[in-house]
Amino acid sequence: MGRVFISLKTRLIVFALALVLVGLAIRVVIMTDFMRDELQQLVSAQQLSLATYVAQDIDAKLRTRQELVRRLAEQLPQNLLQQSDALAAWLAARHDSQSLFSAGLIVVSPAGIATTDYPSLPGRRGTSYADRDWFLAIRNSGTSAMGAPTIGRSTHRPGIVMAAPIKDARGQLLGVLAGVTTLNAPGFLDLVQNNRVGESGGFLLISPKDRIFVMASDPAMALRPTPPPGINRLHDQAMAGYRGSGITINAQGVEELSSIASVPSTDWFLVARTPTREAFRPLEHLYGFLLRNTLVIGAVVTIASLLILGWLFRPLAHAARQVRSMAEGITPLRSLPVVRNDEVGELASGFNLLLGKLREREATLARIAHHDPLTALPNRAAFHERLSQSIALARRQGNHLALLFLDLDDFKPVNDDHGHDIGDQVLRLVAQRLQDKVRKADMVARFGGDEFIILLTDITDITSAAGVAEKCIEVLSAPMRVGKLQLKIGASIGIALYPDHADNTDSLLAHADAAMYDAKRGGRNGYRIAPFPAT
Ligand SMILES: Nc1nc2c(ncn2[C@@H]2O[C@H](COP(=O)(O)OP(=O)(O)OP(=O)(O)O)[C@@H](O)[C@H]2O)c(=O)[nH]1
Repeated sequence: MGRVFISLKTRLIVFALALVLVGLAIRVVIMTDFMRDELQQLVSAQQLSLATYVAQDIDAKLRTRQELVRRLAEQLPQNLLQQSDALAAWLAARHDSQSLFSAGLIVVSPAGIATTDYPSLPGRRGTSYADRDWFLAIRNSGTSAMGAPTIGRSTHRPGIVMAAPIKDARGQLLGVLAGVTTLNAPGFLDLVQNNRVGESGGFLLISPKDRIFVMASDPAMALRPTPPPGINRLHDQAMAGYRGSGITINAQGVEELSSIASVPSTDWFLVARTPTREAFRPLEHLYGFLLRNTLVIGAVVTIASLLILGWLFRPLAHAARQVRSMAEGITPLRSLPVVRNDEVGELASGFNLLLGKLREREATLARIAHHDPLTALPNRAAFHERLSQSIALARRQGNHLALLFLDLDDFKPVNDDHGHDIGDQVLRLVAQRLQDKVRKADMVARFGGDEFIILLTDITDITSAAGVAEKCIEVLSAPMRVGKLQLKIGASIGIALYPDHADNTDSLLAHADAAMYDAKRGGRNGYRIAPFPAT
C-alpha cells in the first residue's frame, strides 16, 4: 500500500488532479464575479422592463378611470342633482355600460354628503365624505382628484376614489362625482396581485406619499404601511425618487434584486423583485455543470494519466526489476534494452555504461586475483584451479600430466649484489623464457619467490616431460642481459606425473617439490623425476 503512495505514477496523477481542481477553483472564482455581473445586468434589465410594463398598465387604468369620472361629471344632467332617484337611474345607465368603478358611483353634495349612489350600498347615501382627501382637493382646486387608497366607508374594503367636480356654467361647484374602485377589483390591478415575478418573486405597488403598499402579489399586504427608513436601503432610495434596479436585503433578511418603475399619473411606484438566490440560479447550474464537467475531466485525466504514465514508466519498472534480479544474482549481469530515446532510455544507457565499467573492474580484479603482478604469469591460486581442472579432464580422457617444480639456483646473490630491481627484472626474464619453451595448452605459473611451476598437459611419457625440463634448464642457464649487467643463474627442477606419482593436486605438488629438492641436492642446475611408487 505504501508503495502506491510513494509511486511516481501516483504522485503525478495526484498532481494532475490537483491542477484540474485548481483550474476549477480559478474558473469558479473568475466566472462567479463575471457571470454574476452579467446575470445581474441581464435580469435587472428584464425585470425593469417588466416593472415598467406593469406600471404603465396600472397608469393606463388609473387614467381611464380618471377620464371617465371627469367626463361623467361634465355630462351629468345638473337638473337631476335634486332628484335622487332619477340621478341614480342616470348613473346606472352609465355604470352598466362602463363598469370601471367596481364599488359604484357616488354623487356628493358641495357639503360632502352623498346624495345619490349606484349601485346603492346600504347606508352610503347620507354619509359624509367632507373629510376625504379627494373631496377636500376638489373643494380647494376645483379640478378632478384621486384619493389615497383607503378602506371604503361603505364598502369596508380597500379601495380608491376618482372624483371630478360637477360645476354649473359659471364654474360654481354643484357637487362631486366620485367613482369607487376596490383595489382587488377584476381588471384593475390584476397584473400586480396574485402574480409572481419568476417563481418566488413578486410585485409591490407603493404610494410613497401615504407610506403604504397599495397592492402586492400577496393581496393581504394592501394598505399595510411600508417599512420605516433604515430597514431596506433600496426601498428608502425608491421612496426618495430612485428608479432603476439594485440588490438589497428586505425586511425578512432575504437578499433581493429589485427593479423600480414609476406610475406616471400618480406618485406611486411599482417594485418587481426576485430573490437573488432565484435570479442567480443559473450560476448554481453553472457550478453544477463545472463540477460535473470537472469530475469527467478528472476521470479522463486519471485514466489518461494511468495509461500514458503506465506506457512511459513500463520500461523503467521493467529495468528496475531486471536490475534487482541481477543484483540478487537471480539473473546474470546483462545490458538493459534501451527502448526509447527518452530519460528512461538515458537511464538504461547509463546503467549499461556502469555495467561495462563494472565488468572491466571485475576483469581487472580477476586478473589481479589470478596473476602475479611482477611477471604477469598466473599465480599460485590460478595454478591450483587450473591443475584441478586439468586433473579432472585428464582423468576423463585418460591422459597424462606432468608437473615441473622449478626453483632458481643462486638467485639470492643477484638481489644481494645488484639490488631488488635487478632481481625483479631477472624474474621477468625467467618468466618470459619459460613461456617461450612451452606449448599454448601448457601453463607456466609463478609459485612464489624464485619458484615457478610448469604444467604440461597431454604428455605421452616421462621422456617428453624430462625434455621440457632440460630445455628450461638450458634456456635459464643462458646469460641474461639486464641493463649493463650480464648475469647468470640456473634452475633446479623436480618432475611429478599424473597419474603415475599421484592423482590429486597437493600430493602431485609435494612429489614435484621433493624431486626439486633432490635436484638441488644433486648439484643444482638439473632435474629430478620423483621416484615412482612401488607397484
Ligand atoms: N627481486 C626479487 N627477489 C625475490 C622476489 N621473491 C623472492 N625473492 C628473493 O629470492 C630469493 C629466494 O631465496 P633462495 O631460493 O633461498 O635463494 P637462492 O639464492 O636461489 O638459493 P637456492 O635456491 O638455494 O639456490 C630471496 O633472496 C628472496 O628475497 C621478488 O619478487 N623479487
